[in-house]
Amino acid sequence: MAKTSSIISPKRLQKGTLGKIDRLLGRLAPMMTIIMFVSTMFGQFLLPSFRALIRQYTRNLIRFLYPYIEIKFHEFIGEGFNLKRNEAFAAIQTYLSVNSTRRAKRLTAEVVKSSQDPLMLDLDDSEEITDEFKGVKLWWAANKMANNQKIDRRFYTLTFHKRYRDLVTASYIQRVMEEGRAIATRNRQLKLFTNNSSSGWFAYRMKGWSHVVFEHPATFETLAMEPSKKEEIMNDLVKFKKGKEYYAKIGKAWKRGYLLYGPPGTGKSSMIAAMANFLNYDVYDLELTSVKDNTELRKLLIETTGKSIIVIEDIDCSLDLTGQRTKTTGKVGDEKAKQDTSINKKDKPEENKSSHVTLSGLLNFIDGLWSACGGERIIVFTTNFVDKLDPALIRRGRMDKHIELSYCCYEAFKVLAKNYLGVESHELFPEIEKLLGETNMTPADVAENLMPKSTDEGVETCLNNLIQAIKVAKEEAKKKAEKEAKRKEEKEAKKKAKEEAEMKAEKEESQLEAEKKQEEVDQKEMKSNGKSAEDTKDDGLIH
Ligand SMILES: Nc1ncnc2c1ncn2[C@@H]1O[C@H](COP(=O)(O)OP(=O)(O)OP(=O)(O)O)[C@@H](O)[C@H]1O
Ligand SMILES: [Mg+2]
Repeated sequence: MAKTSSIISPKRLQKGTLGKIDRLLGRLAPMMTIIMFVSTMFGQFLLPSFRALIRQYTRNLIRFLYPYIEIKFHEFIGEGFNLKRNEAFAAIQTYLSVNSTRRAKRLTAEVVKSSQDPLMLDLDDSEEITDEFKGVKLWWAANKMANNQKIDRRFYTLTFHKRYRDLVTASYIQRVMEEGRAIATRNRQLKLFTNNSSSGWFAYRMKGWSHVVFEHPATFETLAMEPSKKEEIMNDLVKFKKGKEYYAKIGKAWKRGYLLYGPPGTGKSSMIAAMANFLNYDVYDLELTSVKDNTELRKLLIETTGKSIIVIEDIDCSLDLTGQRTKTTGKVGDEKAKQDTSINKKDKPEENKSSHVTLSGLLNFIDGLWSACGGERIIVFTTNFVDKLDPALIRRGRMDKHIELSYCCYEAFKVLAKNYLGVESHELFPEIEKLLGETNMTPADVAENLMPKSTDEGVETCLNNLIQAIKVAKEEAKKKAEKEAKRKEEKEAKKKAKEEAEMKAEKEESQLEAEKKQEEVDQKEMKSNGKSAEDTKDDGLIH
């Protein structure tokens, strides 16, 4: 880190004095301008060769007396519609706000809602501070100039001795940029983007993403799950975040897909929030039912930025995925079949009419374009019914890591007890451990029961509340299982009775058939017997 010269050692004091002399010389700059002006004015009365000589000497004198280089960093670059904020200016501003403002006397302050540095200090106009890098002194000054449109444009001026040109341009500026960006990343406010801001006319006008500040308090520390599983996920995320070079080396887009599945209330959404806070990434909550078609989906994707998590919650409800891919044979015509399958969110029937996002569109979203538009993105799907999803959608490479969030185990309960009640052990814990081993209860339900409902409720009351709730849940589960078993039994019995009745009917029918056949045979026989008797009679008559 480049240090500011806040502690002045004797050696540095000497350097400081030199700096003052340097700066004094800096003040001579306007005088140099006057010398230049005078020499130009009177030069015209001199011989041309003499005039050139004087000019040369003047320049050398100026260079000798003012051996400094100045670099300006403007806040905005470009003009008109192409006007944009200079990234370098922003990085310098952040760097100076943290590293050098301790020495400045005139500052401006801005409140930034962030966990690390809520107050952002900046140099006031015309204020100067010194910085030091590898023993070299540099000066930063904040200035502003009014342009034609009467808009103040700010800029920073970096001044240093020409002797250090290479050091400053090759190392110092790069250092300032990197440090400024790193501080900005650490301090930045996370944003939650959504493509479903509102409905009606406003929504029509507001196509694309809109955002609010993301302030979800969930962290991996507060997330209730097995510690080993939690650690595995955190390690995976860290590896991804630091994997820029690795992904480049293996020729893979810098992205990773996570599938979170499990019953409602087991912490899927909480885990996404914890991931965002852990990685310091923005969240893009993609509501597929609000996306008109694949083209709009692609557009939304291109608008996402790096260092972000793109989330599609309840993917099984967002897209009708049941069996469409498995029906296809890979022929060209099948593509049309895929295209025809439009989204089908159960609870938003009116939106389905205008939404034509298809599975193939979604797959392209994950593989194709997605890979080509910058890195450091995580995509997360959540579902309550993993079996409903098309295998193509969740195969490795698309959804690299499948994470099951399940019912509350004892380890998860301990995290919740610590979060909600501040206790790490209690005499009631063994009973809770036993009960949780026998019953399925979601972390959401456990959390709800652990939460004190009034100021009078202490740890023991809350734990007893939970014990009661688990017992009730256990009883209900038992009743439900019995009911289910009875229903199954009845169904089996009905099925058996039906089968027996069918068999009986079949038997009766075949018996009837046989009897009928026998009757026919008998009748035929009788007929033939009757006919032969008559023939005999006739024969007798003839004779
Ligand atoms: N594993 C968990 N750790 C900590 N808190 C949890 C956990 N699971 C659930 N909770 C609590 O329950 C609430 C609901 O959890 P969450 O919204 O994360 O569940 P979900 O799995 O996303 O449910 P759904 O499938 O209905 O979307 C959270 O606000 C949180 O307080
Ligand atoms: Mg959820």
